[in-house]
Amino acid sequence: MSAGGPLLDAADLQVWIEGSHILQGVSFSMPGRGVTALLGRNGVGKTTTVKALLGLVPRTGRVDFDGADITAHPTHAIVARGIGYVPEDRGVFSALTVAENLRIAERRPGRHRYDLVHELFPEIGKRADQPAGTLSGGQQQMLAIGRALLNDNKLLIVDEPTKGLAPRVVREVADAVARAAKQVPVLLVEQNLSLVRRVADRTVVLDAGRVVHTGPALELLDDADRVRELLGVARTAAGPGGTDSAPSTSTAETAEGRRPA
Ligand SMILES: Nc1ncnc2c1ncn2[C@@H]1O[C@H](COP(=O)(O)OP(=O)(O)OP(=O)(O)O)[C@@H](O)[C@H]1O
Repeated sequence: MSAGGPLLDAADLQVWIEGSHILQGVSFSMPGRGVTALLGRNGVGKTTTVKALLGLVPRTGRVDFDGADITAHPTHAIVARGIGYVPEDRGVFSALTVAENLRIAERRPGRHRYDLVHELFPEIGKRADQPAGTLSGGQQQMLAIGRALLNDNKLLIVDEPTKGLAPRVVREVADAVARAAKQVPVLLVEQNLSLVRRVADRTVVLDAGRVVHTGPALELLDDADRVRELLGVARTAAGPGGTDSAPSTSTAETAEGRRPA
């Protein structure tokens, strides 16, 4: 990273898909520590932003990572600079064992941090010989995050890790993200505001393919009116044991508030 500069800087990212202008000039930066949460209602362009950063979709604009302009680099060269990506569907190979899923992710040359993965996620070590398809959703998510930590990455990008998971499992995944974030900065796409509240330091909010808000996570989450305006959620801090139901097109906050430090 350039001294004092951001780890990641996206400037004026524009993406067209099938004639639709999906990203309309997304600009934001994130520092080289902590969790930056990329938020927004369904369909506003969060996953497309991640894909644009990684060069997975054609885009215009500019992406700088770790002090270098990576805009023109192919995806394999971008991730080789030190980005671990956990896609929305986790990308776990069901028919392979846990150990094989890790082995296949080894990027060479480089250190492979099995010690770290097993320390953070002991369950993954215990289940090394189990087919990944037989893991629970939460365990698969840990495997996916562990796999991204295996290589000596400078940034993890984790796309909606709690999608489709039960509330109890969401807590496990929140723990996993928090553990990972102690090792490496995380760009987290997430709809579950309880998880965001618990792990995120900063937020970047998208709406209709543009960044409409950036700032400290709690500053946004504690402002119910702003949350409603930007994310379409009625409540921002549910009581213990409760669940907020939000419209399917909005960002939902579930029962858990930020844990005491
Ligand atoms: N391959 C594609 N073909 C057509 N439209 C697409 C494609 N990928 C994305 N889109 C459209 O682009 C818009 C943004 O999608 P994107 O997945 O980036 O949103 P998102 O904010 O991540 O949504 P979600 O929270 O539902 O995952 C949506 O309207 C989506 O339908």
